[in-house]
Amino acid sequence: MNLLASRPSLHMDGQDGLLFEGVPLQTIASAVGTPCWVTGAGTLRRRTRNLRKAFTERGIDISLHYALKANDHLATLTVLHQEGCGADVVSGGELRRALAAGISPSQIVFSGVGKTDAELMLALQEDIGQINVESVEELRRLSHLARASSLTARVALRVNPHIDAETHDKISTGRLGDKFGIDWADVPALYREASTLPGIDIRGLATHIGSQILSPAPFKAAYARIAEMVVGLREEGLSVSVVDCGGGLGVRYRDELAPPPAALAGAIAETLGHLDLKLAIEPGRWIAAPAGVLLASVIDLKAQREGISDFVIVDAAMNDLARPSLYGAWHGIIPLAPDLAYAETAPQTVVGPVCESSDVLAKDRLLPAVRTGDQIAILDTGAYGAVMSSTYNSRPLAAQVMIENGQWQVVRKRQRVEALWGDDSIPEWLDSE
Ligand SMILES: Cc1ncc(COP(=O)(O)O)c(C=O)c1O
Ligand SMILES: N[C@@H](CCCC[NH3+])C(=O)O
Repeated sequence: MNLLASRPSLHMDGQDGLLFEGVPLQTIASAVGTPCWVTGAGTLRRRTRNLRKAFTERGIDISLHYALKANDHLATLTVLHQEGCGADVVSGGELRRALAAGISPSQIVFSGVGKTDAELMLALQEDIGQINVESVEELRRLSHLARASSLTARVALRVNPHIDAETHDKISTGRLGDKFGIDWADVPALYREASTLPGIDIRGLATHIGSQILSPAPFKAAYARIAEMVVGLREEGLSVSVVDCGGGLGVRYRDELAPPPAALAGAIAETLGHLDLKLAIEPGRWIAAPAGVLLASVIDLKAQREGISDFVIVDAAMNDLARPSLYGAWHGIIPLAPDLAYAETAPQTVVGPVCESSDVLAKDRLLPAVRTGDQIAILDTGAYGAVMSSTYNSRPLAAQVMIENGQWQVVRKRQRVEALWGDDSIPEWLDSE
């Protein structure tokens, strides 16, 4: 499989090895050490522009609210803010981050199950663009908080349309039984209630049916349901001016036939395009995944009996990149040295040093015969990569680097190991001195 063919940001140079946006990754790995996340600002920009273009070409004016959860580094947010993106946030922390990156409150949408009173108050006080309410209780609580502080919340109701996004079970969000959104059958009654509640300025509807969606069909089905609801509510005389179509557009990690942004734009145009609405999407993965790689070094090799893949033990692990162990996700792996350095390939299993048998980054993968000390890139880790890291096994968070136009800079230092216990304290009664 030629991993480089469909990845315009990556090239193999006969001398410098693997290049990301023209920068030799060996240079970064050697200077910064591994594990190390690298984000390509050029890729973030190119993808954001391509996404927007797909909608403009369809004559649709779309607001892009980048889903911070995919990659919330301030440098990434700064690039996307420069590209005109607003933000979709799911916690008070993400809301503060978006503001810290200079994103205007009016361009921020707050989604998410289980917003606390403190988080709703923050959203009210910052006067953010929209709160996507996910339950009856949340709506009433928000009204109460808004009225008590003489503020008004611009609200959309997040609809659970009972549509199967046909993606991994753990990242589906729009089926009956998923915790997200309001059961679509209950939405009209709640919309009516919302239009009478003090402190609530009900604007419209939102939906998000899941992530890594690989077919336009579930998008179309969900948006058709929303469109029907918009028409029904308007027939009752209620005002519906906004539909937030959520995120979820999938990418090619291995050999998936991921739909192009034009397919998403088409699904939206067909179902909602004629309804005179302010339309928005909340893309995360599609923008960020191919804009990041995780660099790691081979610590050790462990040969296995005939018929079992040998182990390649690297210094990145499931605590850095959780996706393979959490979802069985597949990420491409390429050694950083020029191709010429390797004569053979063999099936190998790439694992990290964490004390869990699930700490497998790639199983039975046909890879060049790497040696101890060789460096590798784990591809398409720009979304749901660094953000999902933990410090399990007292492993400090990895360094992060951003590159653009041939320049590169460390944007987060490798965490100091002492910082891991820096906030611990020992109860007085144990402190014998
Ligand atoms: C409400 C909401 N919007 C947007 C996203 C971003 O999804 P994706 O990264 O698949 O585009 C998510 C995550 O699944 C989400 O929960
Ligand atoms: N963390 C998931 C995506 C979840 C999206 C949030 N609802 C992944 O890595 O694929």
